[in-house]
Amino acid sequence: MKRDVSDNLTLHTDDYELNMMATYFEKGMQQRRAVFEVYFRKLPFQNGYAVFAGLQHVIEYLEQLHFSAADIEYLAANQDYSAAFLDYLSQFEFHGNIRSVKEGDLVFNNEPILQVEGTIAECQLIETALLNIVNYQTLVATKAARIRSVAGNDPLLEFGSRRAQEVAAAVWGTRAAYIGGFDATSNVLAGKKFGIPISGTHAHSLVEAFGNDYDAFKAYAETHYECVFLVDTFDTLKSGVPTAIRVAQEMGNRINFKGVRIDSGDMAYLSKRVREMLDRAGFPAAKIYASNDLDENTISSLKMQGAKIDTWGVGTKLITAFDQPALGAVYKLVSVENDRGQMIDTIKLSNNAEKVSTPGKKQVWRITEKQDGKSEGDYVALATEHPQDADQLYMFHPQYTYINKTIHDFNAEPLLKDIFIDGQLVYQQPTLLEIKKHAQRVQEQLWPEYKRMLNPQEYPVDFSKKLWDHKMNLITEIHNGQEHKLQ
Ligand SMILES: Nc1ncnc2c1ncn2[C@@H]1O[C@H](COP(=O)(O)OP(=O)(O)OP(=O)(O)O)[C@@H](O)[C@H]1O
Ligand SMILES: O=P(O)(O)OC[C@H]1O[C@H](OP(=O)(O)OP(=O)(O)O)[C@H](O)[C@@H]1O
Ligand SMILES: O=C(O)c1cccnc1
Repeated sequence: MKRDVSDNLTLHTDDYELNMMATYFEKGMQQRRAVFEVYFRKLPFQNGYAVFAGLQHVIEYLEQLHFSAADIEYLAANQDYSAAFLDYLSQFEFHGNIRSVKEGDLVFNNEPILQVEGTIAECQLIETALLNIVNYQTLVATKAARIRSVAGNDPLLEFGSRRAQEVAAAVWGTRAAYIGGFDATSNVLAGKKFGIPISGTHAHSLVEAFGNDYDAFKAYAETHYECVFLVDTFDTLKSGVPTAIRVAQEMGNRINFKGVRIDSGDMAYLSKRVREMLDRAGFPAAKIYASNDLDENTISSLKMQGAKIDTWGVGTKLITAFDQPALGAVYKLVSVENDRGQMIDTIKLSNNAEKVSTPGKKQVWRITEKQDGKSEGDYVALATEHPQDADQLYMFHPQYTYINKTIHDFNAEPLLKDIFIDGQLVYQQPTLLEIKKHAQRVQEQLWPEYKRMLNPQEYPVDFSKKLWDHKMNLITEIHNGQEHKLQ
């Protein structure tokens, strides 16, 4: 029996998942095997890649999955479920298989990034939470990677908690931002929970509370060794910076005068003037921190203007994935057992070609050139195929099949790794720092054409011939009126 802890997220599911479970149960189908896959159709922020994040939370979620007595009581009072189904739920445990790409891996549209195989009932229950977690964290990790790509090696601080969509988003979003390339966070809980370095300056309220820059900076300096003074409360150049310098001089080596933070105004102009003032006063090592609605566009523009900013604090636009608040990953049934115990691959048709799902349990292979390790593209194949054993690989675009190539001398790495087998966690989780370094390393393996901020080249996500034929055959069968009868 699992612990009934307050962070039990088992009811964090859509009502319709439980309703479908009830139907499977009442029809005696709840034990049928099924395979679902998670994928998204469009890369976020018009970026050339996405950075996968969320697996750690998925693991934590699955490890606590069970219906508590209070959950069952709630469902009994609010749903039309039979006593037998409620009893089944009270005994429920996750015994399925999860395969997933690793956190920090680069992922692309229209390829499975997470796969769930188990009874149809358990697969259905976890759809909502899995999508919720992976959609958000992958989005934030990708946004962070975009910001990192323009920031060069400058320190990036995550400042978004106050603007995040609630507590869990702030905490897990911070972790995703760290994976994507941020160095530290202002969120102390995220620091404690995940071991992310924490960092903090002070707010305008401190200056307002003391009534003037001097008294505030002096009081701060008398109570802290590490000092970054916020200089824009009244007048950055006339009061804030001269006062920061005065306090730093007065305190001498009783403090480490790390620098000043600018939070408003024309930050290109101000940072240049502030740099001159700090240098002239004998503080060339003092850094200039900037914050105020920053993102990859403003940072890149400020750098182009020659702004003398050393450290960037980024909040709202990162943690809320401001310019694209949803990734749109979906969870689709690709195979299900029929009443004779055979797995039948399934497809969802649509008039919109992009929305037609791809049948069958699959594996994604990252194809890299043996010589330089650079990515050639991803190769989506049926799970039964072994492209790593082939001498050459024919790769073609699944929609525009005339775009194709045959490659030799390649390495093929399976991206979907075993995480849970029969409900048991088998994955050795890397540390967060290892995940972050992995994300950095795999980005280095990507050709710059796929990484540019504006109009990146489309990364090839190709299908194996077998998979493509399988999809086409199923579409033809359905068009000919031969939908599968599973009963
Ligand atoms: N030189 C610059 N080039 C491009 N963008 C800049 C530059 N300086 C500041 N910005 C950005 O322009 C926006 C200006 O913000 P805003 O209109 O709120 O003005 P502000 O000076 O910060 O005033 P407030 O006191 O209301 O914060 C912010 O997103 C900021 O990061
Ligand atoms: O702009 P963001 O990217 O979201 O970064 C976080 C913002 O949060 C703080 O402002 P806020 O006005 O909340 O408080 P303050 O009084 O300390 O400026 C800080 O000064 C940043 O401007
Ligand atoms: O430490 C800071 O400067 C900070 C923290 C949160 C939000 N804005 C700024």
